[in-house]
Amino acid sequence: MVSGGHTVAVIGAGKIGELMLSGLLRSGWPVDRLLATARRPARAAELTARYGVRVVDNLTAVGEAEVLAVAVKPQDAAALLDEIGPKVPADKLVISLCAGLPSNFFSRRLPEGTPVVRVMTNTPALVDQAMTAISAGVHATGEHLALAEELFKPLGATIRVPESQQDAVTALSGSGPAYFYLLVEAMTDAGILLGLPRQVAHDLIVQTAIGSAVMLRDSGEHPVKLREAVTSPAGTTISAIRELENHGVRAALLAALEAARDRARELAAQAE
Ligand SMILES: NC(=O)C1=CN([C@@H]2O[C@H](COP(=O)(O)OP(=O)(O)OC[C@H]3O[C@@H](n4cnc5c(N)ncnc54)[C@H](OP(=O)(O)O)[C@@H]3O)[C@@H](O)[C@H]2O)C=CC1
Ligand SMILES: O=C(O)[C@@H]1CCC=N1
Repeated sequence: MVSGGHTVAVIGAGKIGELMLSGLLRSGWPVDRLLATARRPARAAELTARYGVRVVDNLTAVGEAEVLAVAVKPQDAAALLDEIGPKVPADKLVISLCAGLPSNFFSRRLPEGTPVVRVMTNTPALVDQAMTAISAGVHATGEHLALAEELFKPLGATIRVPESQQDAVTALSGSGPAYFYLLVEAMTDAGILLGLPRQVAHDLIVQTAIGSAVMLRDSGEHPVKLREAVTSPAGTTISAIRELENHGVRAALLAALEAARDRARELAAQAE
């Protein structure tokens, strides 16, 4: 497969599919080498109006595109594959963005030999700051992985992981933005409890989150060391940390991520 010369179809362009379309367009991917599919005519019209992208039916996408990026909900994947599976020529690359579904869920419903790459990205793709984990699925070669990387690199960072780690990745970075947003929301409320105006509390915590994230990324320091530098003896921070530990924040995160991982497995079982 020659890099750069092919057409990518986003099958089921909802939230994540739209992030992929818009990210590729921002990176200079030609709009005439993108296709999208949608279930509702209103959604199709919206995508064309927003991006100038051609929205076609699923079988047209299968016929015209070399890369099929499947971005429907896991619950809709079996019905989609009932429709398109037998019609996908085996030289196409199928990229699944679906949480939980193993690559063999797809390969069992596609012609023998069709390469499948499993990807888990996240919503900061909207600002080119996604974390995308890419795994070789059934029949995928190094060339297919490189092509998937080329498609997701403009959206942020990419990493290759064994497919067996994808449910854990989903729990950590796929769902991860939601945990941070919840934390920001709760900390904003805490600021309000302490008497700050909502907007001031919001601005303080957003910039604190950005500063902390950039330090984590750029300082090369372990998070424990960064936290210790904030935590003065008999100071304010340790009083707060005692409360976080008393309320089991670490244990809550361990349990939360286990629950997300288990839900990914459940989605796969239910999708069958
Ligand atoms: N949201 C997130 O943060 C992340 C999501 N994912 C994964 O990405 C996938 C999509 O999630 P998300 O974008 O949030 O979901 P959405 O519901 O926003 O998008 C899915 C889209 O697929 C459309 N669709 C469903 N069936 C068909 C079909 N047969 N033909 C054409 N279009 C179809 C839906 O249409 P309709 O509008 O009619 O429902 C919808 O627009 C999921 O598998 C999810 O696990 C992965 C990482 C992060
Ligand atoms: O909540 C979900 O199922 C999807 C997958 C990862 C993020 N959102």
